[in-house]
Amino acid sequence: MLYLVHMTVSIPDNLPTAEADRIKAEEKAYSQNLQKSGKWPHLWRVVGEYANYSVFDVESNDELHDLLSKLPLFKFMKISVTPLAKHPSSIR
Ligand SMILES: O=C(O)C[C@H]1C=CC(=O)O1
Repeated sequence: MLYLVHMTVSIPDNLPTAEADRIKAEEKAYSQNLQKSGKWPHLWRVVGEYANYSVFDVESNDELHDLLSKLPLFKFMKISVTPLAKHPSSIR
């Protein structure tokens, strides 16, 4: 099942820089593992924002929720999820 996911990150100003950097490094490793596994096939930066559009390819709503809720930056994110279905005119 494919899902379009929009993530916006808002790290509080009072979070120490070293702590923010540590969480961002964890986030990078976590996301790169999921990309290598094929579960996170697209990750695109939104120009001019600390936000991304991603496509996840997972088995269920529950699996997606599990993966998203384990993002190291999860507590600093607003996330919206759009389930995707095959378009009848798509040639792929
Ligand atoms: O930077 C972001 O958009 C947030 C998050 C998503 C992947 C990652 O490495 O960080």
